Amino acid sequence: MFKKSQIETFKSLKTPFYFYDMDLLDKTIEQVKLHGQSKGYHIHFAIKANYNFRILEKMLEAGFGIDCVSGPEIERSIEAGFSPDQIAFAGVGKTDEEIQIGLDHDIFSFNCESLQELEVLNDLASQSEKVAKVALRLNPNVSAKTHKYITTGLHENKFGIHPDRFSDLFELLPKLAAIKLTGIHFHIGSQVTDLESYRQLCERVNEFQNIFEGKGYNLQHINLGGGLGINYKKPEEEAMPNFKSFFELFDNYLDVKPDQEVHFELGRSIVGQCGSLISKVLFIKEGVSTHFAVIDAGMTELIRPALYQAEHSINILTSDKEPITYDVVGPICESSDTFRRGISLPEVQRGDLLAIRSAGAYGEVMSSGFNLRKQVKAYYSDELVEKAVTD
Ligand SMILES: Cc1ncc(COP(=O)(O)O)c(C=O)c1O
Ligand SMILES: N[C@@H](CCCC[NH3+])C(=O)O
Repeated sequence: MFKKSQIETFKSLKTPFYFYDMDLLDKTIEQVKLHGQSKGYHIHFAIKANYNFRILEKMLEAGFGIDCVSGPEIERSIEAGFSPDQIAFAGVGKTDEEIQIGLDHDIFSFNCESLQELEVLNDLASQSEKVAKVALRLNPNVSAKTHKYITTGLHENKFGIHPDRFSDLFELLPKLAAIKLTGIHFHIGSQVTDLESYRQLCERVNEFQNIFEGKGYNLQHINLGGGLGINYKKPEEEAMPNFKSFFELFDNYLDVKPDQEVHFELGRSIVGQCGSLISKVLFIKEGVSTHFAVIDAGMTELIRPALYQAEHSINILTSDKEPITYDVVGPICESSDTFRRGISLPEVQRGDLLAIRSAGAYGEVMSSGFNLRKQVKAYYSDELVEKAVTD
């Protein structure tokens, strides 16, 4: 994954920092185009996964749209060059100001999550003398079989409109003159690795479509959200998810009406594997039953292990000594600031560099200033001046 010349350059950079492999990103995007876009599917990049302009530039070049969950994400997408008619805006808690940003830009779709939100959107749209295009986010009660914190499609989750509300919904919709229903939207969760969940989703979407058709609504689009997972355990062996089988599943099981568009909102599956967090060993500390490798990156730079017990693969970049067992921990004053426990790694010493892999999605963007930590820098493989290697 890392060239010797890149590692030489890393030695001269202040750690920790994020590093993005732009070749891998290009190759991943090519796969999405080959297996998804070529079937006529519309792809939106979920900007929440990574909002760096260099990353967004690649999505724009690929012809992808954007999926946003806040007003600032809409503004950033527009700043990055996306056209408002490529922007979908989801979220259970859109503020009036954020809705107004979407209205001012005439975005592709407000993905509305409740009846009350529809009423507020209708009021704001009519005050602005606009008609808002709406996709209703529906709750399909399908398990994504993922961590409970990133499961979004079950009835117990806060997301989407529950089918129990459909009769009220069908009464309300005709009264909302400033709203045009253009689609239905779903998102069952993130880091989904069992495609069976998507097959179940297709079944539910087909049922919901029939209900809407029965009420006289011809939906211009269906948005199936994102969620496709990546291989955190073995990023070298599976540098890209299997987009072919992902898109083929929808091809096989989703009923698409004539002229209907199908949209996806992919985040992690596109950018997850191309990013690494590069960090330096500060201290080796002998614990009662373990060796602690204390590194200079912490949960402030990558919160996923602390928040979701996520295990990211770690590569030691500057040692090929015999492996020993470590707990790899950060400097933050929280015991959850632990990247890996009981992991076998080549023996390291103060100053050795390591890469925490698969950190391109929900890594840098979830950084925090806890302990007054500073935001770290990002470097991109195609901009990095690689040092000559003298061996
Ligand atoms: C509505 C919506 N769409 C798309 C995504 C992107 O998900 P992922 O990065 O798992 O593809 C998310 C995040 O889970 C989301 O909430
Ligand atoms: N932040 C989560 C994903 C949540 C996706 C947004 N709904 C993660 O790091 O895995």
